[in-house]
Amino acid sequence: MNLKDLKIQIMGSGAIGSLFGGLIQLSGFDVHFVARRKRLEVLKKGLRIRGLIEADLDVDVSEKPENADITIVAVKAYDTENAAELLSKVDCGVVLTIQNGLGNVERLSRKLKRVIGGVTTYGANIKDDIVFYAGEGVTFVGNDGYISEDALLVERVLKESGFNCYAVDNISERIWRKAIVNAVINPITAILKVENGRVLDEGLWSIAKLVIEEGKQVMERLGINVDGLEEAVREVAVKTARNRSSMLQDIMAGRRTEIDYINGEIVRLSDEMGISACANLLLTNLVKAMEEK
Ligand SMILES: NC(=O)C1=CN([C@@H]2O[C@H](COP(=O)(O)OP(=O)(O)OC[C@H]3O[C@@H](n4cnc5c(N)ncnc54)[C@H](O)[C@@H]3O)[C@@H](O)[C@H]2O)C=CC1
Ligand SMILES: CC(C)(CO)C(=O)C(=O)O
Repeated sequence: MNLKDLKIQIMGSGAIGSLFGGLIQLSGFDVHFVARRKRLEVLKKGLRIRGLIEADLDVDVSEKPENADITIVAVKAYDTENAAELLSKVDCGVVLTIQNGLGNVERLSRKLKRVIGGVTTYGANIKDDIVFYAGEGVTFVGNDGYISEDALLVERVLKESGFNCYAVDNISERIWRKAIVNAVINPITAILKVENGRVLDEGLWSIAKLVIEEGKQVMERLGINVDGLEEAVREVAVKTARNRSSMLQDIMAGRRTEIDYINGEIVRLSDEMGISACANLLLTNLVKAMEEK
């Protein structure tokens, strides 16, 4: 089968899903977008992308998923189980999650076959129904311990679509490392309503180190490499110093955050392991209190 004969599906056509689907469609693939509520009505009129590129596309969109060769899951972490249930009703092919947070691969794998993990640093947000392509990044896709044919296929499709994409054999380590970055930057910036760079302030960085240390303990119990973790967090804080984190944006917009699947998941796993995670627990409960406001 020719690569371009593959049907690609986007499960959750919000900011990052629409960006991925739009770029994949622009490169000539057949893409089906799954959306709901207002986003469904918007996409029925077309997908508009601005920022690093300008594109206006007519797209094939529906509320329910369809059969596909590759399905990219781009719902928020708290919608993963529901998305998995809907996808289990069709032949969704290879399932790639590009979500943030912990446990998405596991939750998808309970209902779906051929699930591969993914982590992306591409950036997009939606304003006035337009997808703003904010930043180019890198996307890693794969499994643990080996590089699967499915991961290589997804890598080919994303590279063909212009993405910096690499199939890897240590995707859990990469998902966890991003999760620790998010566990530090997202709640602190959301609570203080500050840009990412502020976490480097002396007092806040002392909190960051507690969060990282607690995350490290869980990762080590899971056999995941922790080398260079503090440096990785610091590097992202420097590189995205003027950004407003996604969690701050969610809080400012009155939206639910993914705290339960970032710091909250570290707390849950720590409890299971009998180790304390006080800093992560404090940040989790503070953000949840803000959500309930
Ligand atoms: N926006 C970004 O730049 C990046 C986002 N991520 C992660 O990707 C995930 C998605 O993030 P965003 O695109 O920003 O969120 P979003 O809220 O813009 O998009 C998620 C979309 O999924 C839809 N959805 C959820 N359940 C659905 C269902 N059952 N049927 C149809 N549509 C459904 C929602 O209605 C929403 O439109 C999150 O885990 C986020 O942390 C990761 C890297 C970058
Ligand atoms: C890396 C970081 C913190 C960039 O803002 C991010 O992924 C987010 O905001 O969710």
